[in-house]
Amino acid sequence: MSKKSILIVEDEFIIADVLGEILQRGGYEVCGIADNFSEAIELIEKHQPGFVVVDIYLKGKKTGIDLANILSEKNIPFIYISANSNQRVLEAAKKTNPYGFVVKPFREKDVLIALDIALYRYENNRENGLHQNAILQKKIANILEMVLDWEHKLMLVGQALQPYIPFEYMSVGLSIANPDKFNEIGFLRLGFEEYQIIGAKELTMISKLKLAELAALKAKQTIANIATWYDETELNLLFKDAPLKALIGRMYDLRSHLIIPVSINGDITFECNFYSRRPDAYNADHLILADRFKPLLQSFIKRMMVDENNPLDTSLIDNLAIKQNIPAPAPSFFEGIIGSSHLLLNVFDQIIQVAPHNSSVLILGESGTGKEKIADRIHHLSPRKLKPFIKVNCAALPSTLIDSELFGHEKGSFTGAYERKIGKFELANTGTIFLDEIGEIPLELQVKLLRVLQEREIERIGGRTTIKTDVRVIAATNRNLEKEVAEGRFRLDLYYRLNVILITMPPLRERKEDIPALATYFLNIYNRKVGRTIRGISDVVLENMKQYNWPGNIRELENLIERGVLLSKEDVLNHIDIALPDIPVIDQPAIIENKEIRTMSENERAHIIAALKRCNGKIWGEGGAADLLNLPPTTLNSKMKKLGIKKDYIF
Ligand SMILES: Nc1ncnc2c1ncn2[C@@H]1O[C@H](COP(=O)(O)OP(=O)(O)OP(=O)(O)O)[C@@H](O)[C@H]1O
Repeated sequence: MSKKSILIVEDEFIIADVLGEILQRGGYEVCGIADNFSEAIELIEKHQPGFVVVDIYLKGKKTGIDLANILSEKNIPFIYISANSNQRVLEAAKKTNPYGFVVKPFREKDVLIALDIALYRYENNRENGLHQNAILQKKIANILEMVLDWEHKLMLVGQALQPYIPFEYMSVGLSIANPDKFNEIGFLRLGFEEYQIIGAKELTMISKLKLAELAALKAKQTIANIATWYDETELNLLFKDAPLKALIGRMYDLRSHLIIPVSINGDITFECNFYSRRPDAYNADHLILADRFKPLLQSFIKRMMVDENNPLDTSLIDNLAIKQNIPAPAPSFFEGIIGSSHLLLNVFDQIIQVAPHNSSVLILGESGTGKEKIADRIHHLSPRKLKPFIKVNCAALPSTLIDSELFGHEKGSFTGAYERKIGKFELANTGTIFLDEIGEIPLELQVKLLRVLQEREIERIGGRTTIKTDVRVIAATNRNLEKEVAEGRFRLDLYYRLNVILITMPPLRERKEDIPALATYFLNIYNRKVGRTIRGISDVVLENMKQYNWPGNIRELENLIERGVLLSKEDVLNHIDIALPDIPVIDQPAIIENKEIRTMSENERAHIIAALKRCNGKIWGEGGAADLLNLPPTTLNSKMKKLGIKKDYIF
């Protein structure tokens, strides 16, 4: 990409002119100025700019956000320059993944720094992309060589794609409608590397429809010719024209979708479908990935189709044994990080994706959500794993000492500097430095840190030479850094430098399904530590924990279990010290045994049955189970159906 060629898309003539001058002074070449969407498209076709600077509001109906979507498809990097601070518009702009944002009125310096950072991030992403392709290509070649049936090979391909294209359900099938054949196979994610194969047979069992009925549903579906993504609202609309997708989507609570059509020899088209439980898991970046990965998928499917045992041939489906999931491998990658909620699995996927690279990582998340644990995993899964991993808690250092802690000092460089001190950056050389609570670093030091990141060299206090360093930086904070930037406490340029890869840790209240496993994990730890043999945690306690808001997240949960273990007089944890909102509690004598943790749906099932029993089977109205569980009766009914709870079970 030519750094020199930039297109300006700005409807205010004077601003466009000033911008043009600034860019030229900064060494860029302005290849054109457009004041509306269609002119911008024309100039893009004509000049193929290396970069676009775009305003949000343009002349005409279409906005800079519409243009950004086209730019993403064409893989042309862009930044926004806008005066608009309306939250809704900003949110929409953010979704297009710009490489930067400059707010009007701007200073020359702001624009040039933003561009510099944007170009750095773009190059970084591009390099990572090339690297990703090479890794994936190798993985797929290995899978093709494995002695495994095609369903499992396809499942492994899905698993290899997971870090780049997250999904809770993936399916591959012929997109050509054929009412007599059901040519589709799906994979439901159950754990980090654990999937269940949902072939035709399983789907008939789960949906209670016959093969022909499933095939007929599929035949009604429209065929996608190009890769497309759908957020929750769009997916609900798509479901109207895609009854098979709707059936699967509703069965597994899938809320966003990405289709990658792959054509073989120009005539047969396959659809690779990815679904997520997040309402907006996919964006324009996934279309770029789709483009990049298509040749790999193509060669895989080609190889599969020439084998007469491929799973998409219906004549074979009835002979297939019902295949359950491949046993999950030992969780060595994420040992000690407990949980299998889709939010945590998404974080694992990101870690696998980013660990091999040198890019800086910024981890955001509330206190106690496991940011340090994640930083540790990134280091230990990276090629630097045998090199130092140096942790610095920026909040714990007095501001007068941070400088010397990070960069070191020479003997006699200030009063009290009796010895030379090697700073953390130097100690971390060839390894990783983890800057925890980065939001607490004073402004003056932020400049120095920026320089280290940019120039990869440090200077000890009082030193006369610069020292080259090769350190990967992982930073974390529980502060809202965007707000810190907006309020002038954190440098925008440093924020963008750190934020090459962003990982957001979900708070515990958003992944309550992980609570039983976490609680049992800590119970075992503290049993061992204090020599107790508490067998398990009562359902009441678990239920209370799910109702609780967890401001201190996992650290708070750990502390509570520790205290519970110390104070409990019985062999089951029947009480922990949390202040609950005023909600009804279902008392149940059953306990969760240490070794056999019930699945989420088993828990949910037991909980609903207990509520129904308490209400003598009444669902609707006052005193009914729906009321007690604080659920709409229709939701309770459908949950009962899904979990196979019949009223006759209750009495
Ligand atoms: N998924 C998990 N499984 C098991 N233990 C966890 C998990 N996540 C966090 N922990 C534990 O919870 C505690 C808090 O985690 P950690 O220090 O990584 O959080 P943090 O987000 O860095 O917190 P802070 O912002 O306060 O520094 C630690 O004892 C850690 O081992």
